[in-house]
Amino acid sequence: MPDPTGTGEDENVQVAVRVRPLSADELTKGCKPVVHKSPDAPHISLRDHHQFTFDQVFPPHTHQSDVFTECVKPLVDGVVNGRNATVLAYGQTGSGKTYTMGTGYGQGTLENQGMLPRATRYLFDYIARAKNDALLQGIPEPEFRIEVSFIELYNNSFYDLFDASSVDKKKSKIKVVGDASRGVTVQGVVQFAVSSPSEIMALLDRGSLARVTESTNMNQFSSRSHAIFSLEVSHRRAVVPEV
Ligand SMILES: Nc1ncnc2c1ncn2[C@@H]1O[C@H](COP(=O)(O)OP(=O)(O)OP(=O)(O)O)[C@@H](O)[C@H]1O
Repeated sequence: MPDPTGTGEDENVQVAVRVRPLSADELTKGCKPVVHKSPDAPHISLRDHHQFTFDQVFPPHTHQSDVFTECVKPLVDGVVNGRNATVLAYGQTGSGKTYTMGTGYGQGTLENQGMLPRATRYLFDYIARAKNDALLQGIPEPEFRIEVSFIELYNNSFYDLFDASSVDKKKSKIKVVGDASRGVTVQGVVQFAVSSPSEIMALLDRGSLARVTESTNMNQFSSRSHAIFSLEVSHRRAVVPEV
């Protein structure tokens, strides 16, 4: 994410707060908002007593497109240039994680689409532009390979949401390996190569459905369950022959 404070510090970890609007049910019950954004600073105040500062604050009724442009688009720009990025949604149940991330089953309207569908569209538009630019310049097309995996962290173990037997029987085939050069990596995860945003969304639905089915068996989503959807982008730039 770019440096929003203008201090010149480009921090690796940035925290944005998004305040969701009160639901129709909450309004009917007479609930009142207790979280307010300061007009000219990334602060929120809680019941007008406590003030907290974040890198970004998005008040209720912020459009999904604005959250994407400010928080996620710069990360995708980094990914296509070889950097790693993670977008993590954290909050109590019903606070809007699924809505913001766009990781629920079924995607809703284009305007309401969350971060993941937007990131995949942006990624494939970038690839199409890069290939078109190469064509116009008469140079070989760059190659991109995108692989998708979807795992669940539950009770300190990882389960593969693309592997039904792992999810059903809660048997993990995934190993977490620490390596001095690559850091911590997970091994034994099913990965699918994809070539369009719709394939990615179909895989998201497939894994989300496995998770929903499993949570129905457990009667509810557990707060100990965290879903991690990953896109691995490998990029080989075209070798331009010397003239
Ligand atoms: N910014 C928003 N604008 C409009 N509606 C929202 C917004 N954020 C959340 N909602 C609505 O609030 C409800 C709860 O949101 P959501 O399901 O995303 O919460 P959650 O944090 O994922 O909950 P859980 O942890 O229980 O899965 C949903 O009906 C969702 O559509």
